[in-house]
Amino acid sequence: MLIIEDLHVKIGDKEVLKGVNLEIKAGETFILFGPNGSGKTSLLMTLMGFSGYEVVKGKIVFKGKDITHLPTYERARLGIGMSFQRPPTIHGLKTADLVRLCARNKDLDVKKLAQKVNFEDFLDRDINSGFSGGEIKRSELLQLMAQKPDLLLFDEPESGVDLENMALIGKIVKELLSGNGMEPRPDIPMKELKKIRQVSGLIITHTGYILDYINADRGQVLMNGQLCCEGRPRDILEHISKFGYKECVRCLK
Ligand SMILES: Nc1ncnc2c1ncn2[C@@H]1O[C@H](COP(=O)(O)OP(=O)(O)OP(=O)(O)O)[C@@H](O)[C@H]1O
Repeated sequence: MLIIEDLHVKIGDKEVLKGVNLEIKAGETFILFGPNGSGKTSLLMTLMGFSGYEVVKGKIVFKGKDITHLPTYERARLGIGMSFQRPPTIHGLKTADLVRLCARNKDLDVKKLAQKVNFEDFLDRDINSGFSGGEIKRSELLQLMAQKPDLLLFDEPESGVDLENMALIGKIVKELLSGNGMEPRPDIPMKELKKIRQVSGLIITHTGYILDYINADRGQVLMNGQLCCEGRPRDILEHISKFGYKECVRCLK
């Protein structure tokens, strides 16, 4: 689904990614850990193709196509969607209109979709205008539910979310990763279900709360623009909780 090869990225004069190699297969969910400022958000922003993130070396291949220099809207059309840590406020653009734009479907029943994330009362408000931390996350999820991407990028889905809303957000993230609300299929064995699931995820987390709700396959730590310490996400989290990121620094040497 996604292949990143020797990716080097600069923001201005600063090299924030220094040779990232990563493959995420169809149906796989990958968890990205790392200390503040290590380049996690920059990686997601680069995958989405935002300006300011200059790829100076390496390439990004999505569904077999080299997307390294494609504009953001083309990446979104190909099936990449992102939930931002701090999305911008857009005055003059109603939430409902943005959700319709994400779906590329004027007839979408936005209200019905919004009910799934308790967001009906926000549809007439300008996007993110005065939204609380938890409301921003639910707005981001609503846009992704409309877009139905094949590769979901989540930048800290837990940040600013209370425990009750965390359960809702966890449930929706799980649904999106399982193929956007795919109906439960008790008739199909787990092993087979995994084979037909084609949605992939790349999730940044500091706290790991999201791991209580989803099936995460693999994880890695991003340290100073380089990936290291591959393992099971729970094991990585436990290790970081006990020892911090010291070991990862040694791992890179
Ligand atoms: N627009 C910018 N101009 C200059 N430096 C930037 C810019 N955006 C990011 N950086 C720098 O790039 C580095 C990586 O930032 P990034 O946001 O990717 O880190 P992160 O791992 O996501 O951190 P956090 O866990 O705190 O969210 C940081 O040192 C940051 O200050």
